[in-house]
Parts: sequence; structure tokens; C-alpha cells
Amino acid sequence: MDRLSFLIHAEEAESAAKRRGVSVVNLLPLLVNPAKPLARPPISKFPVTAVGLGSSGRIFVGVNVEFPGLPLHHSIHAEQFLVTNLTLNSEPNLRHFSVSAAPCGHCRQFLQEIRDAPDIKILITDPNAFRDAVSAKDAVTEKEEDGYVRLESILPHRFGPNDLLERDVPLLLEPHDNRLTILGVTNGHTDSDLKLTALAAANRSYAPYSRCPSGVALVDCEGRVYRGWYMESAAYNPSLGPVQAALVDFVANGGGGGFERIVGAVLVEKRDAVVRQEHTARMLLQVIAPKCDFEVFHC
Ligand SMILES: O=c1ccn([C@H]2C[C@H](O)[C@@H](CO)O2)c(=O)[nH]1
Ligand SMILES: [Zn+2]
Repeated sequence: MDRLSFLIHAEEAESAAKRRGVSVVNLLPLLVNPAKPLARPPISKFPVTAVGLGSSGRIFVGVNVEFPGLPLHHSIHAEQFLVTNLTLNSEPNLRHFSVSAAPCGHCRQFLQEIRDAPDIKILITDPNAFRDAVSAKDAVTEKEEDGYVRLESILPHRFGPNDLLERDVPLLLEPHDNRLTILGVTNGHTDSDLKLTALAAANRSYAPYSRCPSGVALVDCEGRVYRGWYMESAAYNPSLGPVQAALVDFVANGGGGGFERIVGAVLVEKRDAVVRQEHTARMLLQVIAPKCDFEVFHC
């Protein structure tokens, strides 16, 4: 590993752990600080990084992303970036991650969409994370091997998918096929590759609460394509929109350039959907990538 990237393959992770004489689980906190330059926090200047181990043995990195010119609630938290990175790479599960600062309530909530969420093990590297008396007492008694705590110990009495869905509904990291097909063009013309990429993304969207899946494909000035899909939260507000999800792909795989390099975008969503992304997506892209051509296709 010369330079830290957003995805580390299993063999590479094993050999990096071996070189340092630790297990792969114990390698995660050692990567939290080296990942900080990958964060994009121009507003807060407070980089947050989350490094997780997937069940395939691959390591994934998440960082916070802030957007000057937009309201704060459009920001992407490091933990949400991490989960998006996992799903974009078809990683079936997350059992351990290490994070630089205590995960906020919104992130603890978003993580509930993962199967067996209460058992996810979290190691917070910030030494002040447990400074509050009450949480310190609870967390220390519940601390497991190697300093990891279970998500349930930092979010007891959870509200989650079990409150709204049948138990057999596929959760966030589980495979989805929404079986959408495109009906027609709603405005202008577009590169059909981009349209098909956005459709494929919409078909992988996790929208069990609204049943309004959507996907976005982006293209940069060099013709490289990125994609992401809408992911819902049982608590609604922590849901992550399809543009943000595609921006995770752009940040992870776009070579480090700014968002103004994005020149084209396609959104695919259901016609007459009760939850629509079109207006938010257009506004978001207009602010961060003013040259971006935006098209919508309904299915
Ligand atoms: O759980 C958290 C809490 C905060 N942040 C980010 C959001 C924002 O970019 C910055 C300040 O809140 O830290 C995260 O990434 N995860
Ligand atoms: Zn958060």
C-alpha cells in the first residue's frame, strides 16, 4: 500500500496487517489517520474517516464530504460514505469499523439498515470519545476485545427496519433488483450509456419504505462514469440521495478532482413517485457542478 485508497483488496489487507504484526481487524484503526487527507471538509475543516472490514476481507474507507453553497444537511458523513462504498462494491456485510470521531446519532441510525446492525463492532480512535460520564461507564463495561464496542451499546432501544418491514425484506447491503425499465425520454437527448448506467443503479436502489427507487449516473470531463443509488433509512431523514451516492463513487474513483469536473448527469426514477429526487438532484448539481448537463428519465 503506497498511498491509501478507498478500497483495499483482501490479499493486500492481509499482507499490510502481517507487516505490522496485527490482525486485519486491528489494522483498521491504524488506517484512520492516514485516510484523513481523503476527506473533503471545506466548511468545518474537520476531517472524519471511517475504515471498515467487509465480510469478503476487503477494507473500505469512508470520509466526510461537505458542499459549500448548499445547506449543511446535504453533507455526506464518513460512516454513510463507508456504507455507500460497501454497497457500490457489492460487499455483503460489515462487522467491524474504526472511525476517527464518535459517530453522530444520524450515522448510528443509518447503520440500522444493515442486517444484524446491533452486533456491528466500532472502534472510535478519538481518545475523548467516551469523555461523557454516563456513556463512558456504559461503554467501558461493554467494551469488547481490542477496544471495539457493539453498535447496540452506543444506540440502545433502536428504531429500525424491524419496526416497519417484514423480516425477510432484503436490507441495505443485500442484493436488490427493482425490475425497472425506462418508459421514455423526459427532456433532451443523452448518451445512452449514461442512461443505462443510471437505470442499472436505480435497479439496485434500497427504497423499501417509499418504494420509490432511483439511481444517478455522472460523467466527468474525461468521460469517466460514476454511479450511485438512493438508500433509505427507517427513520426517513438519514436517507442518502442518489446524487450523494454517485458523488461517493466520484470521490472514491475520480482521481481527486473537484466536482466542477462533472459535466453530465442522468437521474432515473419512477414517474409519479411519491418520493421524487429530480428537484433536489438538479439543485445540488447546479451548485456543485455548474457546467453539468442534467437529464431525467422516468420508468
Ligand atoms: O458522525 C459523524 C459526525 C460528523 N461528521 C462530519 C460531518 C461534517 O462534515 C463534520 C462536522 O460535523 O463532521 C461525520 O462524518 N460523521
Ligand atoms: Zn454522522
